[in-house]
Amino acid sequence: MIKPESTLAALRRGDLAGARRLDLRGCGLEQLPEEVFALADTLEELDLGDNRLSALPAELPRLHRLRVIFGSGNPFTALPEVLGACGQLSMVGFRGCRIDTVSGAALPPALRWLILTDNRIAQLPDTLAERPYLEKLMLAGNRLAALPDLSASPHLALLRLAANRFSTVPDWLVRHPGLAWLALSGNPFIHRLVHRPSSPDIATLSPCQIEEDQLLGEGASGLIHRAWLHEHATIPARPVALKRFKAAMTSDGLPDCEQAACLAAAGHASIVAAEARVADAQGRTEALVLPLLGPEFRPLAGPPSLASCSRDVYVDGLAMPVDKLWIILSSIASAVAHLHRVGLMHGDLYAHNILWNGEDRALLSDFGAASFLPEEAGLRAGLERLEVRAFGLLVEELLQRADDPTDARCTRLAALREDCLQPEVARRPAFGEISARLGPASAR
Ligand SMILES: Nc1ncnc2c1ncn2[C@@H]1O[C@H](COP(=O)(O)OP(=O)(O)OP(=O)(O)O)[C@@H](O)[C@H]1O
Repeated sequence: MIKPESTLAALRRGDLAGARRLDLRGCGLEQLPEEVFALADTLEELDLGDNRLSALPAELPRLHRLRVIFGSGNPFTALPEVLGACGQLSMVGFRGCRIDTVSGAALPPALRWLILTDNRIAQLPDTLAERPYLEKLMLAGNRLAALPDLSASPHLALLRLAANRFSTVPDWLVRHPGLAWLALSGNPFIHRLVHRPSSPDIATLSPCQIEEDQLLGEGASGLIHRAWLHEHATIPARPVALKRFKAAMTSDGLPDCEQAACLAAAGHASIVAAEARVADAQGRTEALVLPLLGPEFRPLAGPPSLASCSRDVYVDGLAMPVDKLWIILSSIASAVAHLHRVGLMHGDLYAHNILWNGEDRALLSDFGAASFLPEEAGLRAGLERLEVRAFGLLVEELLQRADDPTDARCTRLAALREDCLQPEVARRPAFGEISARLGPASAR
């Protein structure tokens, strides 16, 4: 996309004829500029984020090629109904507005990806179930206590319900054959569990034991610094990573829920979780100490694109030796089995959250979408088996990239993939069984 500040002037001069994408973020707009309609025969992606819009014009469907629209950070109080009249529109992102009203008329027929994170929505229309392409539904940070029954939405794969008002899990969820990525933290039924004490093995440090060094990176949920940890006066300080969580809502949920999950997940060699917590004088967690990872650890894939929607994007032409992909899958299966044992689901089990050193270690990271599992055994087993589908898709993706598909181990992995992707959720194997079938990471 061309940068917004100059884009608006160029649009007004008529210089953007033929544009397929238009980025008008942060231009102070109170209404859609009329000149946008001059691009009607080409425009496919329109970003109107961070303006002062509270409505969209009735002529919007004149943009007959429009596939993607972002209206995030504008003072809309209703999802504009005119969106529903845009025949090609498949991706709608209105995050952080003040939306409390979503009518059935506002949902375009080709809707595939709907982002309504961080609004004030208490109810969604039942017609959401009549959007057959719906694949990704991001609703964290709203006021929802119920959802329309989406059990017959055949493509629904990713659902974010964190930080809402659910007092129970919608019962169709654990029967949905295609759902693989689910975030539930920060809801009343799960809230009490979020505050369960962290693993007793987690040390609590005082701020004076940590010496913060350079910034390593920033994610949606926090800032990561390199730091020196002074454990004992007699032992030299050692380098670690220090994560300070932000307060703001992410698309997956609340950072303090991520922090709680990061503490509870500790204790497995293939998981990037807290080694210790840094607490203030009142005992409140200020930051988490994580293992410091070297630059050799790279994500196994890139996150989904606008086109791939719920599926990761791999480097073109990637071909992996079967013994290496076996190491990755056995490490990750063992890591998720550990999470489920301690009462957590990851919720975002994707190749882009697996850090791989290219040799012998694969690490599961990012607890932003993690949820504590409810105690009720049937529900818990159902939720665990939704995550099994995510693993089945990972097996499928890696099998497609095996450098020798005739290797006998690929046949075993294909059988595992089929078991994990069974449409009947209850018949899928649990992660304990999957991990046993793959064996320890070192066994090839
Ligand atoms: N344990 C670590 N050791 C070394 N560097 C790290 C570590 N954790 C994170 N980083 C660096 O900080 C960056 C941000 O990490 P973080 O896990 O917060 O976010 P992310 O996964 O990149 O994005 P998001 O949370 O938005 O999905 C990473 O891209 C990486 O460069």
